[in-house]
Amino acid sequence: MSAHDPLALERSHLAASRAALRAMRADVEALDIKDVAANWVNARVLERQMEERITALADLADTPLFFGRLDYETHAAGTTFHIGRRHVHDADGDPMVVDWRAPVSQPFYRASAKEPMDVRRRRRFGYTGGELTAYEDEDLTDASAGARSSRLLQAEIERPRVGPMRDIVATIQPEQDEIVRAGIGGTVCVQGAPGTGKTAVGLHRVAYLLYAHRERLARTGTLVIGPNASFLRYIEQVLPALGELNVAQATVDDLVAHVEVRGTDSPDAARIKGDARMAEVLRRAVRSGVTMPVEPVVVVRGSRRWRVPAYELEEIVRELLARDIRYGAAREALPQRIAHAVLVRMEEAGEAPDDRVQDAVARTPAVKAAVRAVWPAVDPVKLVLRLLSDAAFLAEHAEGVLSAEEQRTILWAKPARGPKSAKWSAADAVLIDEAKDLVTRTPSLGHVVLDEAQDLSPMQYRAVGRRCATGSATVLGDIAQGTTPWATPGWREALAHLGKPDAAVEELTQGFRVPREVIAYASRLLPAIAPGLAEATSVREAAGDFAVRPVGLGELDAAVVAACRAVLAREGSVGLIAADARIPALAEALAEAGLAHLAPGEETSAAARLTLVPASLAKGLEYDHVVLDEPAAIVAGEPDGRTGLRRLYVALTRAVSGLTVLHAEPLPRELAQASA
Ligand SMILES: Nc1ncnc2c1ncn2[C@@H]1O[C@H](COP(=O)(O)OP(=O)(O)OP(=O)(O)O)[C@@H](O)[C@H]1O
Repeated sequence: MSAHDPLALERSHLAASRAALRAMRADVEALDIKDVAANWVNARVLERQMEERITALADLADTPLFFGRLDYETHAAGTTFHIGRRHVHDADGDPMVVDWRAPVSQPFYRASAKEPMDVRRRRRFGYTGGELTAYEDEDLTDASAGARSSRLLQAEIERPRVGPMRDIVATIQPEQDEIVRAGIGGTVCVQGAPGTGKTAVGLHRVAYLLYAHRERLARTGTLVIGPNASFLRYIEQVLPALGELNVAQATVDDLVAHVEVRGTDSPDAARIKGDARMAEVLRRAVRSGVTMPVEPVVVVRGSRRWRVPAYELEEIVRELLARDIRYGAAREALPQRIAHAVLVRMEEAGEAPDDRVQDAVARTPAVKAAVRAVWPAVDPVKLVLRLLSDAAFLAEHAEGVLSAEEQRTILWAKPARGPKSAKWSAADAVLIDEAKDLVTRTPSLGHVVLDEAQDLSPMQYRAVGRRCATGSATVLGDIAQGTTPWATPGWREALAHLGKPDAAVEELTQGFRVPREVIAYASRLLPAIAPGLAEATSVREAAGDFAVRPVGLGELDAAVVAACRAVLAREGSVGLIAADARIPALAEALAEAGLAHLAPGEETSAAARLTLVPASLAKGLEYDHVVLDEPAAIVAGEPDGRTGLRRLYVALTRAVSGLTVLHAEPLPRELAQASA
């Protein structure tokens, strides 16, 4: 190859960039912190920061250091920038690779011949196992040229899946990039059909925000909320691969884990407990202990007695009740207010008390006793326990808010003896979280990404909303995939519960996962499960491998095992999705056939590629080939028909390249026939 061969030049730039990255890492490793860290605590903090920096500077063998290049027209006199996952500079500090999140990288995702953004040429690179093997150029100077589809882009989208979710930095699409780079100030809500990249976009958005607002978010924190632990395991490597190691992940249940959850609610009870009206019931209940003082407070200091009459105490209490502060904060303020009233009297009597006197008065037994009597401490757990156990107490605070029938539905059949023995449900834990927040304000993070948001109850939205009250959120979801009895009917309503009513709602419709034929098949369910939602398109060009096979009664397990074996002969991950109730039988059938299988979220590898997925855990996951067991059983596994069909829709849309549906029972009517 000649020295002017572009591929050879790019390879040598790659080698030089790698060397530069090694040098950057060596520099950090060589730093001696003993001289700069003033004390032990500082030294520990610094050490951790350095370890993280060293990890972030690792050159990962299988992730290319750069995946693109921009040749600018006029910017810095036609400069060329290589775009990669992290910034790399040479010994003089000049950039060898610029971070994909930097402003100069943005045209890589957005520029077009119509709007070249000062870019002359966009180059994409193709890699094979860490080796730079191909490149593809796009000339953006000719506005009349139509947009060409990129072979490398297509290859990246259609690459077989193994292992956990990957980042998409090399191929973020323009409409996705707009969401990724939206300002930190506003909350963005994304409605998107299965596989349109909502999760990917949410994770890249966190990475982008951390780059653009590093200090602010390091102080306030970021959090990604997902539907369950296996989903969180599936996505947990995306941000570290992008160099971001400090983003917390949790489920909503994790956020509100104030009690041990051992009970379940009937769908009706759960729906009422998740209803936003419960917030009003709780607010009343928390404040119900406040009683108007009937006795004066008499404080004895030295030889003198100071008396604050009941009517004046009442004024103080009323004023605190009217203020928009937490119950606990008001309770803490009350002794000082009473002490202040005492001080005013001292001053009137010619004394000159200072702040210390006020503090001392606030701590006198008389003041403390008055506070206990008029503004008692509230234990949120005990309060919720009482609401759910004590019909009269609930009735008192739910009056005009919940009907008598609704009150009966949420009351425990057997009142709990105490917080430890109570069979708390997930919805109860959310009520406790609300009550806690009424007493003491929940701290807010800087940014929260909420995935699969359609499944949250209004009370859960409120719980998440508290955690980003002074920050912003990215809300991701698909109304058609809502499978809880309280699934959100619309984003405006959900955003209002979240406390972000003005958030922008965007829609993604380009599907990157599901083959055309498969998405068309699954979309037959849309009129029944989410009328009005548009069917997703599919950007995948490779024809999917799709079959629906009826089998004889009693032959289903064997047919399913055979189908798994057949698809395992090919490349990529395999997911066997079935109704939760079918899982034990299928696990046994697989074991008998000598087919090892994993649980969802467990990492697939070249050796272990088959995952047995209960339909209730399929959300958000994807497999190259999906074998779908008995659709009718998946529908029947849910408390109502619509939820059943939505669960089926989720299961049908997990396939990247192939779907085999096997059924012994008739298919659900909505699926059996194409809608008009
Ligand atoms: N721009 C892109 N380039 C390449 N792959 C992409 C792109 N956008 C999304 N993908 C891939 O498409 C698949 C689906 O993405 P993702 O899981 O984020 O979709 P989703 O909208 O969250 O789906 P669901 O509604 O099923 O949860 C993933 O494998 C993701 O990596």
